[in-house]
Amino acid sequence: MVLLLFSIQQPSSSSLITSRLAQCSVRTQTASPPPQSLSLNPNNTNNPIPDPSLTCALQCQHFDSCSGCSHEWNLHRPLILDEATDFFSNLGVSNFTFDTCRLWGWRCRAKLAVRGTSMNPLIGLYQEGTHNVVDIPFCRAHHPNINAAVELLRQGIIELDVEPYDEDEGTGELRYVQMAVTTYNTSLPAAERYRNGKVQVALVWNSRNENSPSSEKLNALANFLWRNSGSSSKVHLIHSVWVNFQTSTNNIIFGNRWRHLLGERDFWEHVGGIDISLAPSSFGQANTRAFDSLLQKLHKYVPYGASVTDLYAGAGAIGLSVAVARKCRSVKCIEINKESKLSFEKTVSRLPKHVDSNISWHHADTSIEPFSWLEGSDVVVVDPPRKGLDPSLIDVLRNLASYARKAKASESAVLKVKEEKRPWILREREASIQIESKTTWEKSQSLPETLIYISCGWESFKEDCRSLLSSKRWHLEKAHGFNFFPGTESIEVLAVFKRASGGSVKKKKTGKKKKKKKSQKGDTLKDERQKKEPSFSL
Ligand SMILES: C[S@@+](CC[C@H](N)C(=O)[O-])C[C@H]1O[C@@H](n2cnc3c(N)ncnc32)[C@H](O)[C@@H]1O
Repeated sequence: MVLLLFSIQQPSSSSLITSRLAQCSVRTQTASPPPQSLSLNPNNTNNPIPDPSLTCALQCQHFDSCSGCSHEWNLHRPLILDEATDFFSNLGVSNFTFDTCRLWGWRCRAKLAVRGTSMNPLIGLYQEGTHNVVDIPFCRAHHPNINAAVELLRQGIIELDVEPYDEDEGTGELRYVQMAVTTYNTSLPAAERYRNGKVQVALVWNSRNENSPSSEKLNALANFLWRNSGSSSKVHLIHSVWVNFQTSTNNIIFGNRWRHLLGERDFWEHVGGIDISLAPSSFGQANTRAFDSLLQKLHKYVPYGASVTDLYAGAGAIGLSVAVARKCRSVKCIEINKESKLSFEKTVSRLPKHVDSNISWHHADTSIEPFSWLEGSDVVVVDPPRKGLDPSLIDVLRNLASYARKAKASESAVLKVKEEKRPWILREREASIQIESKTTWEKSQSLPETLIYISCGWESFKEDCRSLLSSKRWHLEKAHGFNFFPGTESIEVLAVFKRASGGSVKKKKTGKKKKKKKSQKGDTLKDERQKKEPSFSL
């Protein structure tokens, strides 16, 4: 049985197809020993322990031509791991852990270009440095059912004479396809769910809307997929079929117009202890299992009853799972992509009834007035795109106390919702979702004591981390790596920073004493809350 787990992060929509770097994160106890799963029976002398570089090899026939993976060997130990271990060790975190996660078949979400001809369609990624699409029918990173759905799509294109997109001419019908797998089917035993995942297919169609002359072919293709692998076919592979209409000549994959065509509209996955809904238009982590591991780890760093701000929140998977796991007093999610709002609302509708948090989702740009989102929070979680944190947010995090003083002194209009006049802020607030707690809370003026940074961009993370530490307002307490993107040079990092309450950060203590202090600190928040707010049931 393979015990390794990996996880990947999704590149931005415009760079995903050309990038050789997929985001990756791995988890192990320490960053060095080979995975347990590689050890064969030690009592059997005819069965030597294999070399992990071979047993953890990619063994993918597309490796030389495809840009998706950048290294073939030692998938359980991305090249960057040694550097990451040293980096954290130099900052006083000697127990950096790395979760190797699942090494093959981990990618549950893939965006693929469709090129070539209707007789010979190519469905895959660009060759490094070009816009030549490489067919990758046997991709080892894809969940096997993504490969199966791609083959079905290929048959449909050929049979129905669907014209793949021609970038030079701007002609053709099918530009891209996004395949997302849900592995959450409770009618199956848990052990069988992953391999029986169902695929949500989103076809990116080169027309403005469903009234274009090529719509007949689009419907025929959707029906072909559904007839052959929909819920009433012999092999049920397809969860649903969607279309995204896109005619722009730039590299952006999706346009703004989405339509659900066939199958179940709602797509559910189960991560971090909650059901999450993911529309094809909203951000979703590509490595579902690894993301789940990361969330389980992250929960432990959030004190019970905390107020949490989740910046770069997508559809709120992190914030909402924390709300449930840590019985949060409030969770505020901030996300720039308005398409994630519906998924957030659906996820909220399935939260356990006993959840008693103030929960909100705001369609807003984190880089604009970031302090306004942080005030009143005990914990801030940031999960930015690969480029890292917005400079304005870094600045606020480095100077939280002085921002708080300024806000108080001027009774900043930003903090007074009723008096807010700026149209862009008002628009953001209109778009927000607010679920009130049954308990009435006093407005908190607290500032975050804990910063949890989830990163898929190692280089930007290092820069942001140094910048935060050089302010002397934060110290790095823990760091974990996750193999989100095996076969690439990326890892996903979960780093926990603590804020100095007064002036600069005290020198970090080590050993047993520190441990005791930490757990006391974790309890302190809860205990203080209980004293101040006896009506809040933890
Ligand atoms: C790496 S994803 C993380 C999403 C989410 N935390 C999750 O795990 O599903 C980064 C998210 O940040 C959003 N984003 C990018 N720039 C932003 C900004 N300036 N303000 C708010 N959100 C932003 C993206 O739309 C994307 O959903």
